[in-house]
Amino acid sequence: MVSINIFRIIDANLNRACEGIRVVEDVARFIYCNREMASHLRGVRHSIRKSTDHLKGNLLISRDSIKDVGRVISRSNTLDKKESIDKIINANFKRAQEALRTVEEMLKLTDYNLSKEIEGERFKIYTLEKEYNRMKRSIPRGLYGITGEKFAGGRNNIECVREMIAGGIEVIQYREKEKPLREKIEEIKEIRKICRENNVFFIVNDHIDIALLVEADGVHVGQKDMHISDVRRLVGEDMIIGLSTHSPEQAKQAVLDGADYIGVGPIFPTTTKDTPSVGLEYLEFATKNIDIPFVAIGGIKLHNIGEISVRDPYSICLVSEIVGAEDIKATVERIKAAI
Ligand SMILES: Cc1ncc(COP(=O)(O)OP(=O)(O)O)c(N)n1
Ligand SMILES: Cc1nc(C(=O)O)sc1CCOP(=O)(O)O
Ligand SMILES: [Mg+2]
Repeated sequence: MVSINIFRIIDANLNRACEGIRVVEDVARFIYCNREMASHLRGVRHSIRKSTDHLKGNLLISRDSIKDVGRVISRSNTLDKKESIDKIINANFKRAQEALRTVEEMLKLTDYNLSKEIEGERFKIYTLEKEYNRMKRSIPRGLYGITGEKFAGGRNNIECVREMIAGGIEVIQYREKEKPLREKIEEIKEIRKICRENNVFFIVNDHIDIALLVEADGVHVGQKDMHISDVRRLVGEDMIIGLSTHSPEQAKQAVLDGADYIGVGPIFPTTTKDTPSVGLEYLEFATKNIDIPFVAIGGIKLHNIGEISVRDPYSICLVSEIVGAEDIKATVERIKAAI
């Protein structure tokens, strides 16, 4: 009787684990179009089924879902209502992990080696959950604009942002070195609202605390700022973290450290920032070797943007060429047409 009930628990939890994995696998495949992630998940699901295949007979004999007292509970339960795909993913990763843990514990009574195998599969699911979160955290491709009143010919950052959005920009970063903090916070709150209303991705430069305060989509830090691993601890798993890099070594390290995207530059000489230009070779290195999103930046203008776009960066970022333009909206439109 006891052993039949153990197999019943194992049976129910193997099904639960595989169903949970199947849900995230299908989202990876059909929503995120990430074949690699879907295939890793499928691999774990198949290997769980394969390593427990010899238990099939016992599992079927023990199956008795009509008498399962949990069925009534789960039918009348509204706790599993979900309001976003992310919540569904998180819940199904947890479901798979918890179910595998139960299988593992029960197998300790009958097959210790198999219990260890299942433990291994559970750890794979933890790793895949981390990678999944990383996969979700990706900036939109396209044109990336940065604010800066100093270059804006008398217009304020909010006016510039409205114009950039009217021109169809995909990403906006708030970067403002000149203002008192309180003023910046008010401006950031307003720009955050405008970006949200217009479905434009919003990133805050330097200020991790303000990025958290306004629930920005991302935060951007430099080589001398807080380390990526510490930023991640502060901002949690959902916020994008961008890191400036100026050499292949810094780019490779940024990937290892868990940056979600990197700035690659300054490609051409610029007066917007006091960093020597690194040239197109570094952009070429990134195109060939860096498999996270990267943004080409630094000295990029309408007249040289062709040299950037032929090297196929994930995104292109211009500051003074956009906010310094007489007609920001028209300039954004021209740049977009050029890339
Ligand atoms: C997209 C992007 N790339 C690089 C930078 C520069 O960041 P950082 O090195 O921290 O310098 P400041 O911008 O803070 O002066 C960036 N902001 N955005
Ligand atoms: C803010 C910034 N960061 C850079 C980097 O390479 O890290 S270059 C840069 C300034 C880019 O401005 P513009 O488009 O006016 O040259
Ligand atoms: Mg910075």
